[in-house]
Amino acid sequence: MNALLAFRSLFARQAKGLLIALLLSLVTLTAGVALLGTSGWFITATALTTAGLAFNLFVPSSLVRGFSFIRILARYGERLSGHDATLRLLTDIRGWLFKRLFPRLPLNDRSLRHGDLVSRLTADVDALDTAFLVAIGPIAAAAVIGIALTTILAWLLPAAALVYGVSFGMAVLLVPAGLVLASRRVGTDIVTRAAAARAAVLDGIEGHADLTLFGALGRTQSGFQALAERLARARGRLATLAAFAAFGVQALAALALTGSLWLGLRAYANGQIDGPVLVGLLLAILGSFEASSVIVRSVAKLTTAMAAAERLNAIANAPISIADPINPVDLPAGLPIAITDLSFAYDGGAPVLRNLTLAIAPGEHIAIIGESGIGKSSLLNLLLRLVEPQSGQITLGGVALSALEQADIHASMALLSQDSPLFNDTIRANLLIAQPAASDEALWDALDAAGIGEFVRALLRGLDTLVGESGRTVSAGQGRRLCLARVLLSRAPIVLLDEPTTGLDRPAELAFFDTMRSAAVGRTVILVTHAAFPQGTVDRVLSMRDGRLHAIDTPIALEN
Ligand SMILES: Nc1ncnc2c1ncn2[C@@H]1O[C@H](COP(=O)(O)OP(=O)(O)OP(=O)(O)O)[C@@H](O)[C@H]1O
Repeated sequence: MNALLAFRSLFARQAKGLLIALLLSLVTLTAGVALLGTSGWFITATALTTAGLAFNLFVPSSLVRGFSFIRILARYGERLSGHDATLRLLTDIRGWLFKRLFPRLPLNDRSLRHGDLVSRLTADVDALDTAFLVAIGPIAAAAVIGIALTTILAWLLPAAALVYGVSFGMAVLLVPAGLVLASRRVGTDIVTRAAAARAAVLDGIEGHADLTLFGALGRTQSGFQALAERLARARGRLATLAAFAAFGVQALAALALTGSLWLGLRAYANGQIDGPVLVGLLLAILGSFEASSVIVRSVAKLTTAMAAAERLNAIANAPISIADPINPVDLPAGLPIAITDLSFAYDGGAPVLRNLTLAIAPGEHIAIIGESGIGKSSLLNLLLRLVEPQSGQITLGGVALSALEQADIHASMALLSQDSPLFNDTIRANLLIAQPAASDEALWDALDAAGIGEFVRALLRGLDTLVGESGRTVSAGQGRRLCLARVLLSRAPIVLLDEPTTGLDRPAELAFFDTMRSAAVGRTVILVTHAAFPQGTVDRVLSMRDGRLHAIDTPIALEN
């Protein structure tokens, strides 16, 4: 429950809508109970009238119509305001979660899968709507109805007030509380198993081609089948617990009704209550239990909402990877990079960089080469302050990265990483990410510089061609060049290129090195590559070895 309480400020923002929904659900329930009560009273009184008693038919018949009309309108209003407030609440929760998630990426929890994260951001957030709509609201409304009817009984049929009050109280408070306690574990199981099943589907879709080729599709399918069965078993357990609780509520309703009937008949025999009033009260008692059976169905979902809330809190409260300084320094003009005595290792891993020192002048183009896994990409991550060094420092324009706002650091650098993504949108939209106000002319220049202009010109819809999810409709090399065009379009004074020519054939690779020099004139370029590049491509070549950078005087060995 504490996990749900963590969202109280977001619930409070929608307090007005949720309160209106609560009031209207109260009106609906009251009208329902009053409708049954009045009908019972009315029908009995009418029957007695035919036995010779005088009875005014007009008032009860108009009350019956009035209550049913109020019930319909109030139910409609309750659904409208309840759903409206809940949808707004979900929007707020998603916005809040995204805001908290980004500074925490990459999350330290390595066991967290992509599919699981997606599950948290979608299904787990959705599960929270049940917290109010189907659990808290109905319980509150039922509690008010129970208190009101107990008070009326205490006035008209005091003998039955206790048996009704206790039975109803147990039905709306004790049974749901017991159900929550009993289903706590199964609620968690449902949420985690559903997330595992979703993650398995995503993994299966992503790796479908490889799984088919390696003949592993059958094993994957049976793995998924096993996950689905475990999920179904957990859901079955919850349904069984909910059925027991529903049985408990029905038994309490029967107890309240028979007890009140027995005590009511004794009061009637003693002339302490009118027959029509007694029948009306008995039907009202029956009607009030309608509220409690809704609660059991809803509370069964509350445990999944609680488990979902815990999973959301786990990512929302994960430690921030790298925090901005409290009093950041403004980014100076002209951005020389100075790296001094930098040492770095990933959590508990072997040292990757050891006392690395490097100075890069503004506008200088350097290339860093070295064996796979030696630490080249890690150095770029340190420059972007995506990870922190254990010792030593990096300054940008003479200011330590830790004294700058991350947004400023990132605005001053454009990165083409090994896994730069293409988004499921048009080529234009993918490029405009780098410079939202760029003209078509600038887009074409960037595409030409990246050696992909001709290909895009030949497309039927040109810049408005959709590239599909992860650039599915273009080849790996074309996708890479589109990402490169995006980097070239950015106005960042420092350009970081991590294996920019992956996926390009040799002529395209050479053309790229040729255009890079002119396209990035005036900007600092740090090129990380395994590819052989012609002499004159960069001003300096450095080789990474033993965690340090070593100057290479003549990069002739690289020429093909
Ligand atoms: N997120 C990470 N967590 C732990 N270790 C990592 C992580 N990323 C990289 N490493 C390790 O750090 C070392 C340096 O990796 P890095 O990616 O910087 O090498 P690289 O020189 O860029 O390699 P390549 O040329 O293959 O891209 C490798 O041993 C790698 O296994």
